[in-house]
Amino acid sequence: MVMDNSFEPCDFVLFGTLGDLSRRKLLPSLYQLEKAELIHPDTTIIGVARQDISVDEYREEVKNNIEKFGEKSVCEVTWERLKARLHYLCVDMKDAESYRAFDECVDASRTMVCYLATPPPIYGDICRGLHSCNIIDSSVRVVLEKPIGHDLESSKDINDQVSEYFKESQIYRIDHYLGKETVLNLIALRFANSIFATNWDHNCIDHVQISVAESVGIEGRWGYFDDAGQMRDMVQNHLLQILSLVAMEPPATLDADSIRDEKLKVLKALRPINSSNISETTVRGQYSSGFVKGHEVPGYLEEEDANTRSQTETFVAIKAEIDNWRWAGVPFYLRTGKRLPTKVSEVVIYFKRQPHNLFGDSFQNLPPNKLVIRVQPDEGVEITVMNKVPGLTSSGSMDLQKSKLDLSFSEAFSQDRIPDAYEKLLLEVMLGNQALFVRRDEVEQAWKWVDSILEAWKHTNEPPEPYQAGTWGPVASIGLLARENRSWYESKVVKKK
Ligand SMILES: NC(=O)C1=CN([C@@H]2O[C@H](COP(=O)(O)OP(=O)(O)OC[C@H]3O[C@@H](n4cnc5c(N)ncnc54)[C@H](OP(=O)(O)O)[C@@H]3O)[C@@H](O)[C@H]2O)C=CC1
Ligand SMILES: O=C1O[C@H](COP(=O)(O)O)[C@@H](O)[C@H](O)[C@H]1O
Repeated sequence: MVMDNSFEPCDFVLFGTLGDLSRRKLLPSLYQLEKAELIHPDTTIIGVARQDISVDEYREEVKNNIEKFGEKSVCEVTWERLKARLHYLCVDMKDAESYRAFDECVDASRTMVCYLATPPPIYGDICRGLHSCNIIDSSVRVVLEKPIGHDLESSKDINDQVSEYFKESQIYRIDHYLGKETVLNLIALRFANSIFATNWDHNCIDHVQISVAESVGIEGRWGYFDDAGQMRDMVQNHLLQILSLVAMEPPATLDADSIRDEKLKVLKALRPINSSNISETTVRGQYSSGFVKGHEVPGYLEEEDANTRSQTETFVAIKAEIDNWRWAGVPFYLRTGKRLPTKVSEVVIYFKRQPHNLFGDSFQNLPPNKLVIRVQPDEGVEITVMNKVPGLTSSGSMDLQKSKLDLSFSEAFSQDRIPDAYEKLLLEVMLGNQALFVRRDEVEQAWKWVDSILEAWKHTNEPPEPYQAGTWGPVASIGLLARENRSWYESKVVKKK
């Protein structure tokens, strides 16, 4: 038993429990937490959705989903414990009357966690519904899924509706990248190692690359994706959160607001991108048909339900600059796209070259050191360093070779599996720790920066550049770095999906 004294029982209410996110991620994550005995024995889980099904049918659904998307052979002891916690309520979330159903299954004396795995436009309805039957008090927590809005204005609108009923200290905005072990490790790596803490600025770092490549297309989510595009789907949230953690100043403590204050300062210092600099700082692309991992795949405009004239971007590359003391003159290159050759997310820190070369003409171009943080897959950290090749030479000169200090999490730590991001985040919300959740001002600052880019793209009136599925994006994205004598880090193409 790994239970902590601060871990109290709660009523965990999963709105949208029969939806895609719940099925694929949230229910299998709850199962894993159950297996690790990280859910308080007295906690209940209440699934809420529109379908009129019995609690037994719901339990059956949950088990099927765990087997399909989580663990193929479910541990029966774990399942029996989880099953006993599961309840189901059929609620039309837009109808305040139907919230009366909660009266019977929620214990007002306990903490209630409301996870809104529903379309964001109904967040306000849910809050109003809960309020109408007097469920909300200061102990209730509400978890909001992304995207919070489509732009700054709609994001403010959603946040305003939720904050009519909940204080900021009760609101947990999910960015699941903040639950990934390797993203969390950025904080440990930077602030628990003096070698990095003292070399983390424009004096030592030449530039930073953040790549989040996906091999999947839009996976039947045309309606959502075509309205969003890769900029809103991935950059506004995941990439800017990673960038903030890489670039932030040391927080005073690890409490939620200390970390979030520092991340916000980074977002505020991002140099605006608008019509005056859009063409030299951004590239956007859209995939055409091609081959990914040996399989033929359709182009974006040939996907199911596609609008064949869509100009939505499925690839984005950006040269971002942070106008502050630490990062002056250090570009942060961001790149993300669908239907790239492999699924891989990496942060690569390129250190500056040596000021002087001791090793003669044959080593004129001593490569700079690189720190590669492998966010996923093959989670780990590697540093490239130059070494002397052991051995004797007749000239007495030194032979140098580039090698890697490679820390692979799966080899270094004796854990049989790395927890999924949602497991970590569900646990944190049950514990009441907001550090890994995004504060309203961060979301809005990120929208401000992103909106300006989207607006500038609209004005250029140019379509996204095509790239063949299975390649690393439009040729122009190579040019974005090449014109500054740099190139993208070459990720390994991993065979499994
Ligand atoms: N799916 C994913 O991979 C990701 C999703 N998200 C976010 O998570 C949230 C949920 O997404 P997803 O699971 O894909 O969406 P789905 O549409 O698959 O599921 C939404 C759920 O909400 C229910 N619902 C919608 N309207 C009502 C209503 N008026 N009353 C009762 N139930 C209602 C649906 O019920 P019914 O089945 O009856 O329609 C369904 O159970 C969204 O905010 C999305 O942006 C974020 C990241 C990734
Ligand atoms: O939020 C989202 O993230 C996924 C990628 O997440 P990952 O954990 O698999 O890297 C992305 O495919 C999806 O479009 C987006 O909404």
